Amino acid sequence: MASLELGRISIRLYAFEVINNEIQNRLLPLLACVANKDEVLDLQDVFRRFSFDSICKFSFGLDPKCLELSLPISQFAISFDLASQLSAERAMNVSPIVWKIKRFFNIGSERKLKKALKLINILAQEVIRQRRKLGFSNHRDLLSRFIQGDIVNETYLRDIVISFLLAGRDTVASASTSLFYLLAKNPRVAEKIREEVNEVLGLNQELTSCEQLRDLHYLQASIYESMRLYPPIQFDSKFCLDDDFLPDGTFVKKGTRVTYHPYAMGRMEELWGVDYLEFKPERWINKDSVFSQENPFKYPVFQAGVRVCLGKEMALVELKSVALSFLRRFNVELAHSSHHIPRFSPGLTASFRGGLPVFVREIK
Ligand code: HEM
Repeated sequence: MASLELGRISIRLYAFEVINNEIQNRLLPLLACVANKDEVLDLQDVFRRFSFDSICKFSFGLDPKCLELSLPISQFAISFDLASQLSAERAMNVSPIVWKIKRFFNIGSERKLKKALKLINILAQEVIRQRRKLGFSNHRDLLSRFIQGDIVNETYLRDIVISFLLAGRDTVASASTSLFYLLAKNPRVAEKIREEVNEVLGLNQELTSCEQLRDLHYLQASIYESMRLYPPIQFDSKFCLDDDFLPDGTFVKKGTRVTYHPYAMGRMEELWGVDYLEFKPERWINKDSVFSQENPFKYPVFQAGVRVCLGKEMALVELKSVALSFLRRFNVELAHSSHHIPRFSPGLTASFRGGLPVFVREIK
């Protein structure tokens, strides 16, 4: 069902409209304001607010206005962050028995997780209630499409709300943050993106359609290259349903946890060559200057096979629209010294500990 809805052209056009409204009406004015005051800005926080607003508007037709920095960040977003952090900490326990005992006695981190999940469920139900109250006529968001279809089961709808927030918020924010971190360290790449954008859109011309994004091959290559080094989902596990064999003949017993690790795979010399640690979008461009896709089993940033990410195209629309609108008007400088090495926070998606403090400078 989700795959059918997300595959529709009308929903992609709606996503393009939502994202570009958020860029023009909130993101760019906010950046201009900070640039004029010469203030340090946590770009990771800005991208998380941006992607939360975008995914809520796109999925439910509701606007939490998180990017208006004067407003407190929504309780929904805070509970999501906490639940994501505590779930990731579960995985870091030496043995699952530790968190299972805590859950049984309802103590410590498990007590906090239970509370956060309860709040998420209540807020997700509130989203559905508000959507119903506002009515569905002329509403193009994903939830309206599901409700207008056959789905009436409340728990199912609630789970759709939560899944879409989980899938589409932190992933895009993480990808945008690492892209801008790498662009700040590699101004040559930022300049090449600007040149390509001016060539495709025309000097000082605004982005007007989704189709224009398809011709931005170097920008797409930069986004893929950045996610090779910093995949938003660094590793992911599945449990084997039945006894099975991996393609190389390794036997996997029923119930075994199998983990694939895009972060490690993106940094393997035998997969990417001796320059694997370099941020080099050119490795994705073929001799005809066109972006060339890698085998998803070599680059499983969006998963591969039947469980591949359903929001991939939408994520690319968001990442490209943000990057080009930002780079055409602003330069980014890291507020940390150039020797600073980013560290990650615990969470289901990758995020920089301490955020990404930067100076934003308007291009004259
Ligand atoms: C750069 C951004 C993104 C990345 C790197 C990413 C990555 C992934 C990965 C690795 C999975 C597989 C998870 C698993 O099997 O456990 C996945 C699944 C999924 N993603 Fe994304 N995602 C991104 C953005 C989005 C967006 C924006 C949406 C929605 C608008 C979305 C919707 C989904 C859905 C619905 C699934 C579940 C597919 C299924 O279970 O069959 N994703 N994504």
